[in-house]
Amino acid sequence: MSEGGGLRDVMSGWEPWREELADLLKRESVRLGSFTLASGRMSHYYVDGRLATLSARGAVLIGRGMLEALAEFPQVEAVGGLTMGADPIVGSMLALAGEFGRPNLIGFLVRKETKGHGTGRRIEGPIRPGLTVAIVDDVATTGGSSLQAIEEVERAGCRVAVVLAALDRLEGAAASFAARQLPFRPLLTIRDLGIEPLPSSSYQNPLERGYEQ
Ligand SMILES: O=P(O)(O)OC[C@H]1O[C@H](OP(=O)(O)OP(=O)(O)O)[C@H](O)[C@@H]1O
Ligand SMILES: O=C(O)c1cc(=O)[nH]c(=O)[nH]1
Repeated sequence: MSEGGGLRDVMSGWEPWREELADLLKRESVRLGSFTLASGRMSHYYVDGRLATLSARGAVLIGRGMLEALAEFPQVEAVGGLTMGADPIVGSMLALAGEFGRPNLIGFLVRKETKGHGTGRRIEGPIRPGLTVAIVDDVATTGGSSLQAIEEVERAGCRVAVVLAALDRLEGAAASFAARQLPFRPLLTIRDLGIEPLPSSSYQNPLERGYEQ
């Protein structure tokens, strides 16, 4: 199933920072080859988001883009996500938050497993029950990583208002979040990098497609 066009088609304004971020990801992060993804799928390309989120310019572009996207969600009090895609993004958002009228924004990071010593926590940071939060990630493919973070913060008594990603590969994440009535705001889609998304037939198994065995 196709998930629509590039953001250029659907967003009213194509700001210069968006162009710069697309260029940065194309230049620094895109790798061609054969890759196994977090979901177990295979892909002929990979976008190494860390090469952007861990550069000074990329941190500013993504932090700023995500804070701009958050303007639609003034109720959000905290930003966080699953380590480690979320880690540098949360840091850059917090560093820039004051410039976006959110001086009290807090961050959190969800571990893949509960820490086995010390505080024994799965979620790190000054998060508390009752907060409204945004979930962030560098790349969204199936959305499974953000869903793990969502489940943990909901278990901790928080409410998720929106999911943000620097890049949507257009392979199902939007549908996963929509199924939970969660708004999803990617800064860019894979089409904005000049790459066509993988056809769903290349990654769905026969049972998922509803075929008889
Ligand atoms: O939408 P999904 O199907 O979940 O795929 C996207 C996830 O994959 C990458 O993380 P990865 O699992 O490689 O782990 P890491 O952050 O620990 O490197 C990326 O940072 C996203 O979190
Ligand atoms: O699906 C993934 O695991 C994935 C894809 C991709 O392009 N980049 C990434 O960091 N993770």
